Amino acid sequence: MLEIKNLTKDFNKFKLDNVSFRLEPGYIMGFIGPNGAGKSTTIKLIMNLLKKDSGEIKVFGKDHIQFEKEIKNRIGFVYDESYFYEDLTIRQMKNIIAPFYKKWDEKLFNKYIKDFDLDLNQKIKKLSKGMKMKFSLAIALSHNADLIIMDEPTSGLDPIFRSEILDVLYSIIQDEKKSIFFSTHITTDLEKIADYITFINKGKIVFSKSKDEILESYGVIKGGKNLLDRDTRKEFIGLRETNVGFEGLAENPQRLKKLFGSEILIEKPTLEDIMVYSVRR
Ligand SMILES: Nc1ncnc2c1ncn2[C@@H]1O[C@H](COP(=O)(O)OP(=O)(O)OP(=O)(O)O)[C@@H](O)[C@H]1O
Repeated sequence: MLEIKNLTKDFNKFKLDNVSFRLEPGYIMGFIGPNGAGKSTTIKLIMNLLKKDSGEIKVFGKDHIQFEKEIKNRIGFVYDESYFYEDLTIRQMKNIIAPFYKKWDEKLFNKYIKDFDLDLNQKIKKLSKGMKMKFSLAIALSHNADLIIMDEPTSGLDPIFRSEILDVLYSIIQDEKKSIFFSTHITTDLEKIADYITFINKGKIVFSKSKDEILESYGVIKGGKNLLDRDTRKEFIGLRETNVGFEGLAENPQRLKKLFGSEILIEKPTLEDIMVYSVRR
């Protein structure tokens, strides 16, 4: 569905550096990383809203620029900033966008508008941030897209609606030919629905793996401070120390179990643990 190879974009102060990953049909991939890591830049490059310096981007196996029109007809896109005309109503804006899509489904759009509690006659400028996001989602989901690409689609949404959206996304990939790629800071959403996680930091991919593999290969280790010395510290990706003990993230926790025995406690990490410890070191 999506294949990115050695993608590079240099902004002088920031460089998206040799980014590579791929997404197969039927899966949801979450794209995580701290502020300014390069998530939006990557998404804009995929959508050809920015010009890449080098590398390859293929969507549905085809070059994303050469086959741009055909590809975009099959992509549902949600952007983190509103790109609608503020003075139009939801209906008027939809009337402009819909004809661009060969497979526009008016019935489905109206269903989403109803489910999302939106009013077709309301002006875009009168919508709250969350309502604008709901409108973006309704547009993105109403033309039978094969690939849905979203930049922070759940930001600004309350937990109840977020949970509804996750259900909608989950039902979309039940069709095993469709995939979803989205960036988010809400890692608990990904714990619920993502199959794959791509983690970017300072413009470089840290990993792009299945969620289960990631959660199994790391452990949060807790123990007394007496266990830490110059050598044992090197076993940890990141450490947090208090007066009495420490908590740290390590890859291959079984190795540490052998090293420290029953003196440590090993817990399963959350995606947030992995992100925070990896970034702060
Ligand atoms: N058009 C541009 N010109 C110059 N620098 C840019 C441009 N767009 C983005 N950047 C820089 O690229 C870096 C990555 O930005 P990007 O928006 O991709 O991060 P992000 O991971 O999406 O962050 P956030 O989580 O805060 O949305 C930042 O340092 C930003 O200042």
